[in-house]
Parts: sequence; structure tokens; C-alpha cells
Amino acid sequence: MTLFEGSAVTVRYGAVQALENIDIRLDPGVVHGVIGPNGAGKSTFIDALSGRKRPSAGKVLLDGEDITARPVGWRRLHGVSRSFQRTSVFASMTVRDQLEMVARRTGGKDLDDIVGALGLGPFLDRVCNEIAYGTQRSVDLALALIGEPRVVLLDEPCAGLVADEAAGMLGHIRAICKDRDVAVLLVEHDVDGVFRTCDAITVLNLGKVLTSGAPADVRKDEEVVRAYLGSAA
Ligand SMILES: Nc1ncnc2c1ncn2[C@@H]1O[C@H](COP(=O)(O)OP(=O)(O)OP(=O)(O)O)[C@@H](O)[C@H]1O
Repeated sequence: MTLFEGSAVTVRYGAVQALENIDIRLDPGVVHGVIGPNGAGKSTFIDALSGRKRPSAGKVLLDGEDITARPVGWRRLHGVSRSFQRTSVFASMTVRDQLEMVARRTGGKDLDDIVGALGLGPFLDRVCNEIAYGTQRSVDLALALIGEPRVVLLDEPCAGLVADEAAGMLGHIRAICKDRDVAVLLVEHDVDGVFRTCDAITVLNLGKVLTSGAPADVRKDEEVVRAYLGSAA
């Protein structure tokens, strides 16, 4: 059985059809990238899968159970977490207080492991608005990982990072996916980074799937090259 599945997910904002019949399957230990031009529907897709936005049609399934009507908090406590495009850290709290707050809520006993894996130990007693932006993004990722989620939906975790930081972040994400057998959905604009990091890639364009499959096949897909990758492919 598929761990987590979006089936024919459709989202309309009034007259705007942001997503039309999108299918995705997320499996443990697999990083699944979602790429596409601005406005393709990537953030809307994460919102629909995470419970922030109720799909107009279609279903979201966890372990085969229909969780489409379950709210965000229920999903988080049942192993589905997400991060946001903009950093969601509380500026005036210390890194430790933030992480512990989420650990208490989710019952997470894995805080020390996550802090170690992301190299956050030296920053635990620093206030978030005093640490570098790249470290704040690592705190964001840590917040999504607390509580041993089985499914992690990441909305542009590399936004605003310089190339080296982005490469480090993507390396952490892949390692955590493999080490913890987590199903990861990665929305990211850094196309080369996505191709290096992901085991499978879905390309969205104007709310529809252009193609989905192994990175090498997606890179060769003529429609994707024409609509999105262009000469970068
Ligand atoms: N709250 C909203 N109300 C109306 N339309 C919206 C809303 N949010 C998104 N849209 C529209 O839905 C479509 C998909 O937007 P979405 O933000 O999901 O795309 P995206 O691929 O994440 O884009 P980006 O890469 O710029 O973040 C766009 O046409 C957008 O204008």
C-alpha cells in the first residue's frame, strides 16, 4: 500500500483552476521533487496535501485512509508535516525554545538527533532573529522533522540560500530521507539541485502534470524541455 497519496487533487480559487486532477504517490525513503514555473501550482499542491487548503475535488490518502477532511493539526500528529516557503521561525525565541515547543506538542523524542544531523547544536541558545538566514532555514527544517513524521512536505527549503548553503540543505534532506525512511516531497526552484537530490520528479505547469518519473527520463521529456527547462536541460 502507498504510504501517502494525492489522487486527482483539484483546487480552484474562484475562476482560477490552480490544480487539475493531480496524482502523486510518496513512498518511504524516496525524495519526490515537484518543479514547475511560477504559478504552476506547487505551493497550492503542498497546501492541499498538508490540509491547509481543502481540495475542490480529489482525495488525500495516508496508509490508504482518506484523510482529505482531516485538519492540519491532525495530520501533523499522525505523521504528515510540512515546511513553508518563507521561514516560519519565531524571531524572538531561542532555537532551543522553539524546537522544544514543537517537540512537546508532537511528543517527539528525537530532538537531539535532529539537532545533531542539522548541525544546530551551537545555535540552541541563540535568538532566531540573531542567527544567519541559512541557519534559520535549518531551524525550519528541524521544526518539520520533530516527532518522527513519516511524510515531510517541503516548500522551497532553499529559498534565499546561496549556492553552497542550498547544496548543504539538499544534502541534509536526502540523508534524512534515507536514514529515517521518510517520504519527502520537495518543491524547489533550484532545478539542478532537484535533479541531483530527487529519486522521482513531477513537473507541473499551469496546474497540470506535464510529466512524472525518474529524473533522467524527466530531463529528456520534450514537452518539459519546451515548456520549462529550455536550454538549461
Ligand atoms: N489565494 C489565492 N487566491 C487566488 N488565486 C490563487 C491563490 N493562491 C494561488 N493562486 C493562483 O493559483 C495558481 C497557482 O499558484 P501557486 O502559488 O500554487 O503556484 P507556485 O507554483 O507555487 O508558484 P511560485 O513558484 O511562484 O511559488 C496561480 O495562478 C496563482 O495565482
